[in-house]
Amino acid sequence: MTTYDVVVIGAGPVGENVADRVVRGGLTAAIVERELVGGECSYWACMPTKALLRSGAALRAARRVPGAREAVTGELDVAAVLRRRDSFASHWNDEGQVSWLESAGVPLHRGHGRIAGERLVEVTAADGTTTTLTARHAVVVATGSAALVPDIEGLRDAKPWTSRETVAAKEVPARLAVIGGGVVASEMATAFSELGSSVTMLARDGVLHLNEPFVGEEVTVSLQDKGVSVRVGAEAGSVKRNDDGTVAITLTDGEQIEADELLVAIGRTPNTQDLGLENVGLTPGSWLTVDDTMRVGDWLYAAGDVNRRVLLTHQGKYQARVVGDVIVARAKDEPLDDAPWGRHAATADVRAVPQVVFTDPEVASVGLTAARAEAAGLRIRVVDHDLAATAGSAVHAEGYRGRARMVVDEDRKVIVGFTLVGPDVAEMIHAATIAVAGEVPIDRLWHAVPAFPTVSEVWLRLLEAYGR
Ligand SMILES: Cc1cc2nc3c(=O)[nH]c(=O)nc-3n(C[C@H](O)[C@H](O)[C@H](O)COP(=O)(O)OP(=O)(O)OC[C@H]3O[C@@H](n4cnc5c(N)ncnc54)[C@H](O)[C@@H]3O)c2cc1C
Ligand SMILES: NC(=O)c1ccc[n+]([C@@H]2O[C@H](COP(=O)([O-])OP(=O)(O)OC[C@H]3O[C@@H](n4cnc5c(N)ncnc54)[C@H](O)[C@@H]3O)[C@@H](O)[C@H]2O)c1
Repeated sequence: MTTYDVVVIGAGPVGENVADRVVRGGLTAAIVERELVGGECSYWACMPTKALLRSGAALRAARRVPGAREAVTGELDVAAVLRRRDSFASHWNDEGQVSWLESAGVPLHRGHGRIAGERLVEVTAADGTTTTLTARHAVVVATGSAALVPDIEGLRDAKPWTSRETVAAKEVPARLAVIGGGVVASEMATAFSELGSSVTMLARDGVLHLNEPFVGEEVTVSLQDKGVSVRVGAEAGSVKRNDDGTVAITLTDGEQIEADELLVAIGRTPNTQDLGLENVGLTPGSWLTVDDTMRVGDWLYAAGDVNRRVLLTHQGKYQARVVGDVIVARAKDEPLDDAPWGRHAATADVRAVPQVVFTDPEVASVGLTAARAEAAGLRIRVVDHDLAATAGSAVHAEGYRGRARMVVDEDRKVIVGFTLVGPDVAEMIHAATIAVAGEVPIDRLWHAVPAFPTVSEVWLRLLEAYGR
């Protein structure tokens, strides 16, 4: 038996941050990891995907500026891109992150963690030996999520790629088919078409359809310009891996599509299947529902993808800071500041989540879309502006194309949503995140003057269109 104040199951970005936070708060914590310390984000998601996309983005950026364009005469060096991806995935070796855990004072228990009872976690190591960890105060589940593979006839037998195989691909397939039109599908269609694949995207529900409608329009046009066949409304009915290794996809309308590999990117499923949830009255395989302090029940908490609030690393790490502080406060019998926007409440999860989709053009958004604000019953005003109509964008690139939307809550005169789509808008979103999370009154935003000539001058244009 080994006893700690807190036991964290899962050493992805979220679990690591929970453990660090509670140790900084003066408690002891251990972490349990069955695979690589660093989780999905480090080895099969955020970091390697952005490395796969960045070289193409840099090449595009140079090609859009006369003078630089003439200096760029070749194509992407695919082998060099894949090598850079390998290094951003730390060659799938977690030594660096294990040393970080050591420096943070967090003991690592390698193995599969299961909740064995109240405040008890059983860890089964690769050699089959088990250790039982006892938590004095809390167990935090941070086991993340895995790709969801739908029940399409023949699909599992055809051994499709999920995001993992795609992100870690050793070679670029000549023809890549993609089921899905969301974030993974759009980013990987961008990356692989730029790396030389002929990509067909089966976007049953549209491209990035949960964003403002103009986002999908802009990204679709650009994917098509890269030669991607974007099939909105198309649905796979059955899939077969042929003897020659190719994949045949039959659509529900009977059409056949051939590809060398098939990526399935239709969302995620929680890693709670074999977690011992049944031992504490919960259902194996379910998402773990939490309150704003990340609490599932008395001593059990869940943070990151596994609670389904927001499936993004930065937001999971925000939850980790919140839950770490909550556990420390409760352990010390200190009062909780868990009112909205309090230290112990993850309010931004519902009000101010930023996201960047690294497609071409980039998509950067925060807070509510107009549709979601209306569905939430807010009285809103929507203000749109052409991002190309600023001096900054004209200088930035020839033929700059982009859009901006600001969603204003008319009763409170604050921005509740902001979306940008255009080249290199990723770094612009934090200004909007501050405006939304800070609930900065529109009147005061007139005093936040964007520098000339930057693309950020769109803020001024949006305010002018809104009126004073
Ligand atoms: C292709 C792709 C690209 C993405 N790009 C971005 C991006 O650019 N930006 C962004 O913000 N988000 C991105 N995401 C989302 C991001 O990867 C997740 O939100 C993030 O990894 C969640 O972190 P987590 O710690 O909750 O879970 P994970 O990173 O999934 O980590 C969970 C850990 O728990 C371990 N584990 C699970 N069960 C057990 C068990 N029973 N016992 C022991 N260990 C266990 C797992 O092995 C894993 O290491 C992307 C996702 C994908 C799929
Ligand atoms: N840059 C980033 O921030 C980034 C990048 C990649 C992934 N992620 C995160 O990872 C998570 C997973 O991404 P994802 O793209 O797998 O999910 P997603 O939820 O973004 O998109 C899933 C898509 O699949 C479609 N779909 C659902 N069921 C389907 C079916 N049976 N057949 C065909 N289409 C179907 C949906 O309509 C949707 O368009 C997301 O929540 C995302 O936030 C983030």
